[in-house]
Amino acid sequence: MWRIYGFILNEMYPLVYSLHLHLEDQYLVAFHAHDDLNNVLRSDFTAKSMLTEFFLTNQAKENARRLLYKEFPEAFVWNQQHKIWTPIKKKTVIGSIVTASPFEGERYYLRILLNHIKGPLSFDHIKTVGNVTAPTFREAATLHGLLQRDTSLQDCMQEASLYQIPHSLRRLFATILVYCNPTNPRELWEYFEQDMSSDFQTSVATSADIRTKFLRSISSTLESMGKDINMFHLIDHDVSFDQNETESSEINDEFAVLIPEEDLMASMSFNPEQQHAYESILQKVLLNESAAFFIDGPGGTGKIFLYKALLATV
Ligand SMILES: Nc1ncnc2c1ncn2[C@@H]1O[C@H](COP(=O)(O)OP(=O)(O)OP(=O)(O)O)[C@@H](O)[C@H]1O
Repeated sequence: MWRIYGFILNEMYPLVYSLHLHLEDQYLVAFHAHDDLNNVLRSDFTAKSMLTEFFLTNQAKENARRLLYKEFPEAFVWNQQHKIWTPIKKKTVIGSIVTASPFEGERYYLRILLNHIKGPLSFDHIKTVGNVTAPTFREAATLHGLLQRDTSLQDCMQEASLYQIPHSLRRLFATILVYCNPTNPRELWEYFEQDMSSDFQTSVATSADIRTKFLRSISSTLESMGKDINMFHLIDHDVSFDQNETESSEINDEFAVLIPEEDLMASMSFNPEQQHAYESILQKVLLNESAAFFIDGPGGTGKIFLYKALLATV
């Protein structure tokens, strides 16, 4: 009906602009299979991105320099065909620089600078504070005083908490602890404890249980990064987790999952395609060999039915 009457099927307001973020000469390149790669790489057009052209527009237009990169789409529109920013009347749009994790190093610090410095003219210019051009974006961010407190790290966690699941948030938090030297890890943890441990919250879990599970999870992530949780003084006393205890709690959690009878019986009513996929996947599992499978098919043809049966069997 909506199509017949030509109604708008989807609409997003205000428009959200996703802004390119890359280090110098590390832009994404799209090309056709038949293109000559030497020509692609030599082309000046290929080297243009929203970010390089943001710098260029700032060099050319003084009035552009009063804007942050994320504010740019309010006054300029990106022309993808010609790869230029064209001035427009003030528009209600939201500019958002694509995310970068602290784990990525320089790209993450470039993003912090772009979020705070108006009108940069080039990659080098954004690294320049007074007369000093810092060798790295991280040092430039430090010279600008953007890393003195944990505000940028809080912003990073805050933004991630809007869309990341608790498990990913905990990984991000561990990454921040290891790579970003927060001045006050405990404060950062306390601020985001709720978001980071919401998957441990059940009607029967006490706050002590939740905290223990959280600490155990962070501890094992930190361990995989070669660090000990006690280095960061998240709580008043040192914590230690027995490896066997950690493993057995994961196994217990798995055993606690209730498998519906219908999932156990599902494999009895498979169609030939489901049967084929089921046997191929199970064969790898039973031989303990690694493999990757891709299951595709139109909606309603039984993909989830197959997954449930596999999970029940495994
Ligand atoms: N072999 C089967 N025997 C009996 N019922 C089945 C079988 N395969 C699928 N079904 C049923 O068909 C319906 C659709 O299946 P399912 O939800 O698994 O499809 P899907 O491919 O995952 O769909 P979508 O892509 O829309 O998520 C479900 O009710 C499921 O129980």
